[in-house]
Amino acid sequence: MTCLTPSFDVVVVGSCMTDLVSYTERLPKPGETVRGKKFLTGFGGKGANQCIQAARLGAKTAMVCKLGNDSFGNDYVENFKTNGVSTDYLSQTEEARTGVAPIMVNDEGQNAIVIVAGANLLLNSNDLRKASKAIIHSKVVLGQLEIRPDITLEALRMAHKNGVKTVFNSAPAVADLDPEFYQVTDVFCCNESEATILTDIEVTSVEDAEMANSILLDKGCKSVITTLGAGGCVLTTQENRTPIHVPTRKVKALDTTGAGDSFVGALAFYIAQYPHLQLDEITRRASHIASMSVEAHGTQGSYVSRNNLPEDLF
Ligand SMILES: Nc1ncnc2c1ncn2[C@@H]1O[C@H](COP(=O)(O)OP(=O)(O)OP(=O)(O)O)[C@@H](O)[C@H]1O
Ligand SMILES: [K+]
Repeated sequence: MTCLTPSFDVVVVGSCMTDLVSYTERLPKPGETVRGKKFLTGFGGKGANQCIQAARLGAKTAMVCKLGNDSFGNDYVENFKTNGVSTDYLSQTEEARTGVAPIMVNDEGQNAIVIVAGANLLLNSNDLRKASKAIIHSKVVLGQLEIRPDITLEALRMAHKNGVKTVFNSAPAVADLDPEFYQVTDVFCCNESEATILTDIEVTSVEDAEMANSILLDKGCKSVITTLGAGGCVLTTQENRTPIHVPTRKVKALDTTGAGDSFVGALAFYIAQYPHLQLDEITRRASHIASMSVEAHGTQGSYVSRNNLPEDLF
């Protein structure tokens, strides 16, 4: 039997969640039942979102994740296959249900969300060992914090030790991030609230982000990107400590859900497929891709594919 070494552009070690969205006139009070107007399900989870965006741009991707052995899990496997993401390093467990996010949205657009991470928290070192060949032979390994942080760290460490580029998205925000994350990360990516929690600088402007980036660089990562929504993002690298503000496109914002994940997924795609492109140009292109997700409703449903994009982005 021949044993081919897997070679992926981007391996994502991260989360999958099924969004369960109910639209109601108003949110129920404790103990109250209200009638909903509409219900829909969506594929979510930061890890999976980022992987799907990278795949839609043309990256050869694999997802290292844990789903429940239930209908949501089965549907998620199909979603990965439809998007051309390798499911060779994905497993389904009887020990917990697939991660879910029941979301209620009222007429004013306010929401109430419960996240039950479920099977995501059962992804373990043994799963990483089974995926180790894919991880160490890939171009980029991408992690976030919706699974056990020690597992994300172990995956990034494994990649870093083997010369694989690492991208870390420090979301959702945690105050007590293990300092080793900075040591094993090539591109550290956070949004305003994560930068605020990690640096104690209230980040709301380009200037704040410049200061926060400098603090994060001092912790040891090679480069830092702080995203600022419609304000674009700020990039700072060890090689060039002068911050670069990368503005984004002016768009008619329809739904900003998932923009951060679109940005990170696009970033990983460009780093993998265009290793010689300057990071500021990569950031500019990823920002362009993310801004397009804001022009459409939903999360993964709003992520553009390569064939719908101008050639000068490739
Ligand atoms: N209103 C907008 N107009 C244009 N581009 C946007 C807008 N919102 C977000 N973007 C693009 O998406 C990138 C990431 O957005 P943002 O900083 O809001 O991430 P986030 O807070 O992680 O998002 P979310 O949690 O909503 O997914 C921005 O750097 C920008 O390129
Ligand atoms: K969207």
